[in-house]
Amino acid sequence: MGICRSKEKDEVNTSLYEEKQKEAAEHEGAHLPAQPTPAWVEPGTTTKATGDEHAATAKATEAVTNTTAETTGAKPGSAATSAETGPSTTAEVNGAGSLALSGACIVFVLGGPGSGKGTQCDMIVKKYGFVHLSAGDLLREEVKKGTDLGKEIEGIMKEGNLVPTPITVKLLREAMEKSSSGTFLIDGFPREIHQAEAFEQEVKPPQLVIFYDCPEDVLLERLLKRAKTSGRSDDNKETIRKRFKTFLDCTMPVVEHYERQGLLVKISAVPPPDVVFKDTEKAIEKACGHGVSKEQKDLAASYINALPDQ
Ligand SMILES: Nc1ncnc2c1ncn2[C@@H]1O[C@H](COP(=O)(O)OP(=O)(O)O)[C@@H](O)[C@H]1O
Ligand SMILES: O=c1ccn([C@@H]2O[C@H](COP(=O)(O)OP(=O)(O)O)[C@@H](O)[C@H]2O)c(=O)[nH]1
Repeated sequence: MGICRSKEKDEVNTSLYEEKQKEAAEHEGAHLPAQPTPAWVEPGTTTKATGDEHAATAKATEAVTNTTAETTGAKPGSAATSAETGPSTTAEVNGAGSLALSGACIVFVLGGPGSGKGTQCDMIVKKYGFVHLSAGDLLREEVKKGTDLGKEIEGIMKEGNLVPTPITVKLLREAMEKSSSGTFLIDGFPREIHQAEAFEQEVKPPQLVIFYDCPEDVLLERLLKRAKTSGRSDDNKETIRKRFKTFLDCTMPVVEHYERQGLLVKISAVPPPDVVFKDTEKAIEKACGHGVSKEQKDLAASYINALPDQ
């Protein structure tokens, strides 16, 4: 389990961040925006940080906090406003977002690297009009920005490790709150149990968890083929091996967790994409009641949008 990010490792971020905030206030009279306390952190909980990994984690989390505070215009009731006004309950952190997301249909899409999560999500979007949020894509967008945070994330991804939970959950929640849709495919997340807990507390539990099951030799072949065109720095043999290990050690427990809850649908990802999609369709329609076409949904949404504000 050494490579998984424990809840404690992510708590370290919070305590280090708080120390920095105090320091800045004392020495510069400056005020760093308060870090939104992850929902699982008990008030007063501190964990002593040791080692480079903790330091890197703290730096990465601090960077996302600062970046977000700089770039997010705080709207009344938004997560940013709540974060700035001090310790926040889950409801406060969610703000208007939680209300908007309370009726959302959320589907987690899990599977080993290269199992076809992105491919199936594209097909689901085409047929049903879900909003597709790939945690990996959101992280890669941060990397592209070339910020300090992006550089930290890049280093973690190149090693096939997991980015600290507060960063990923924040990116996902913000993307969801920006969207006017009520149906979301959360692709490649949660990658470990405490990410699932954090997301469920800060947003809401999923209606369905799809797991694309595929043996490693098939995954490796697909990823090496994808490497020729993907331009992804983690699509190389060495990192792929590490990603497989991270998947087995950290993500398989998530799959088992949702299986025990009766939310999991396991689909073989070995057949061609259109065959895999037949099983995907059944799972989606059963869990989210999406027997309607994208056109019908768009039409319904246009009626709702045309309603006058209350
Ligand atoms: N069912 C399938 N059979 C064969 N190749 C597939 C299948 N699904 C996806 N692929 C290919 O495998 C690679 C990985 O798929 P992708 O959707 O990117 O996986 P993931 O998002 O899980 O990493 C891509 O090159 C894709 O075209
Ligand atoms: O919730 C997430 C999702 C992705 N990643 C990182 O992003 C990489 C690529 O993930 P993605 O889902 O894009 O691709 P996959 O590995 O499934 O092909 C992973 O190896 C992790 O380093 C992460 O840290 N947390």
